[in-house]
Amino acid sequence: MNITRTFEQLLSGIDTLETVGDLSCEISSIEYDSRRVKPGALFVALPGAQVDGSVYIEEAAQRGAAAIVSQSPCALGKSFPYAQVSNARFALARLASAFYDHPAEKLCTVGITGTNGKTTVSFMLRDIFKAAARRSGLIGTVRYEIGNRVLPASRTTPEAPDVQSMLFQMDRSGCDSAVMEVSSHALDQCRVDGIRFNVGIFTNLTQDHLDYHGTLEEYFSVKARLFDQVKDTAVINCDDPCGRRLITEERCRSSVISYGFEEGALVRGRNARNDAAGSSMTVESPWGSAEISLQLIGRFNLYNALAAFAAAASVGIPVDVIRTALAEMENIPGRLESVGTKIKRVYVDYAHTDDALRNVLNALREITPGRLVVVFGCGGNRDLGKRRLMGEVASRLADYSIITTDNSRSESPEKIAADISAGFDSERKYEVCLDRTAAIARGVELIGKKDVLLVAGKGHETVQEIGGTIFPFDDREVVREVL
Ligand SMILES: CC(=O)N[C@H]1[C@@H](OP(=O)(O)OP(=O)(O)OC[C@H]2O[C@@H](n3ccc(=O)[nH]c3=O)[C@H](O)[C@@H]2O)O[C@H](CO)[C@@H](O)[C@@H]1O[C@H](C)C(=O)N[C@@H](C)C(=O)N[C@H](CCC(=O)O)C(=O)O
Ligand SMILES: Nc1ncnc2c1ncn2[C@@H]1O[C@H](COP(=O)(O)OP(=O)(O)OP(=O)(O)O)[C@@H](O)[C@H]1O
Repeated sequence: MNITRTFEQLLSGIDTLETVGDLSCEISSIEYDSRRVKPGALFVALPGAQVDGSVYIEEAAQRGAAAIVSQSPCALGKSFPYAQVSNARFALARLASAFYDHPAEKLCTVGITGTNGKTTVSFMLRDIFKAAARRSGLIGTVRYEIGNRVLPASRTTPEAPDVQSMLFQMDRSGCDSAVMEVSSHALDQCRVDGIRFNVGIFTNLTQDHLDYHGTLEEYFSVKARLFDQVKDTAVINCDDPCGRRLITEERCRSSVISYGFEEGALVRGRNARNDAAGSSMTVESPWGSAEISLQLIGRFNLYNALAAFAAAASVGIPVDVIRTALAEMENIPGRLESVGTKIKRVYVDYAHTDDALRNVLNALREITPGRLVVVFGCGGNRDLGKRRLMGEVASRLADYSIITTDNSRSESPEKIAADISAGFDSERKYEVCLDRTAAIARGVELIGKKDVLLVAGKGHETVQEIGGTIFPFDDREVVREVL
C-alpha cells in the first residue's frame, strides 16, 4: 500500500530548530540510510558511531529525496525542503510514527526487555494470545510475524521506520496485539520512541553489551527507560536485583505487577519442578491459582512463564487459557532445543552470556545422570569481560568443555579462546578446537547414553561470521550431520 503525507503533516508533532523550503511537498517513505533512498523519500541523517549521516545528504538528494531532516545545518540551499532538529534519532521515531498514523495506538502492545528471556517470553505470549483468539504480531530476535506473514529477523528491535511499518502492517492485517522484544540498543537509539506500551516486561539484568553501554549501571538505566513509555502495567521480576530497583526506586510510571518465587511477589511461583520432560510450578496470583506445566526445561523458563502469565492476565486473558497455552507450547527455535537421539542427548541453546550459560548448565545438570559436556565460544568485537566469566561458569558447572568459535568477526579466534580459557581453574577441564563443526563432532564423540552435550551460543542462528566473511552455519544441522 502506498502512503503519502506532506512534510508539514509529519513535522506537526516535532520541535524543529529551523525549517526551510516548501513544506507541502509529498513524502512517500522515510529512510535513515542514503543507500535506500528512492524518489519521494524523506532522508533523516543520523549521527552515527562511525560516521555522521549528514555527509550523505547530497547523495540522498541526488537519489531523489524530497526532503531532509538532520541535526546539523543543511547545505542544499534555501529552496530544498529541510528541517533541523536537536535529536535526529528522536525525530526519526516521531516522524515514522506519524507517517504510519501512529499504529501502536491501535494495538495492544507488549514490550519486553531484559538481558535474557525476551524471545522466550515473547513466544509464550504470542501463543497465549493465539489461544485467547487474539491475533498478535511478533517482533524479535528469531523472526517477525505480521498477520500470516513470517519474515526472517535482521535485528532484535529494528530501526523506528521498520518497527512502525511492521506495526502498521499488523493493524492492516487484522492483528489486535503486538508483542515485541525491546533491546537496550533500541532504547538507547530511540527505535521505539513514541510508542506507549500497554504492558512492559523486565525479565532480568546481568552482564552483556558492555562494549556498547560501558558500565552495568548505564546498561540498567537504558533498560529502565522502557518503563517511562509503559501506560498500563509494568511486569517486573522482583527476584532480580535490578528488577527490585525498578520497583523500589519507583522508576515505573504505570501500575506494577511483580513476579518471582520469593515472598512478596504478586504473581508468585511455588514448588518448582524440573525434569527431562519439562518443568512445572504452582502459580498464585490476583487472578487465581494454577498448576502450570511446560514442555520447556529449566527453572529460568518458569520465570519466563511467570512473566508471560502476569502480562497475559493483566490484559484480561483467563488463567485457564494461559495454563493450556503454556502446556501446549513446544520448543522455541534454538532455546534448549533437543536435537539428539535417545543414546546421544544433545541440546542447542542460545546462551551467550555467563548468566544464561549458568542457568542452562544448571537446568541440564538436573537431567544428566552422567557427564555434562559443553561446546561454546564468544563473539568477537563485543563485550570482552564476559569471556572469562563464561569460562568460569563452564569450568564450575560442566564436566568438560570444548572452546570453539562463535562469530569471531574481525578478532583473532585464538585470542578469544585464550580469554575464555583464563576462566578455567584446570587445564584438564577443557580443550580448544576452533573449527566449530569439528568441536561439535568431538563433543558428540565424548558423550555416552547417560551424558548430555550442550552446544551453546548460536541457538537459532544460521550463519557464522569469521574474519569479515559470513558462512552458512546452523548448530542444529551440524549436530544432526555428525550424529
Ligand atoms: C552498534 C549499533 O547499534 N549500531 C547502530 C548504529 O550504527 P552506527 O552508529 O555505527 O552508524 P554509522 O555507520 O556511523 O552510520 C550513521 C548513519 O549513516 C547512515 N549511512 C551510512 C552509510 C551510507 O552510505 N549512507 C548512510 O546514510 C547509516 O545508515 C546511519 O544511519 O546506527 C545504525 C542506524 O541506526 C544501526 O543500523 C546500527 O545497528 C547495527 C547494524 C547493529 O549491529 N546493531 C546491533 C548491535 C543491535 O542493535 N543489536 C540489538 C540486539 C542486541 C542483543 O540483545 O543481542 C538489536 O536490537 O538488534
Ligand atoms: N529468564 C531467563 N533467565 C536467564 N537465562 C535465560 C532466561 N530465559 C532464557 N535464558 C537463557 O538465555 C538464552 C537466550 O534466551 P532468549 O532468547 O529467550 O533471551 P533474549 O533476551 O531474547 O536473548 P537475546 O537478547 O540475546 O536475543 C536462552 O537460550 C537461555 O540460555
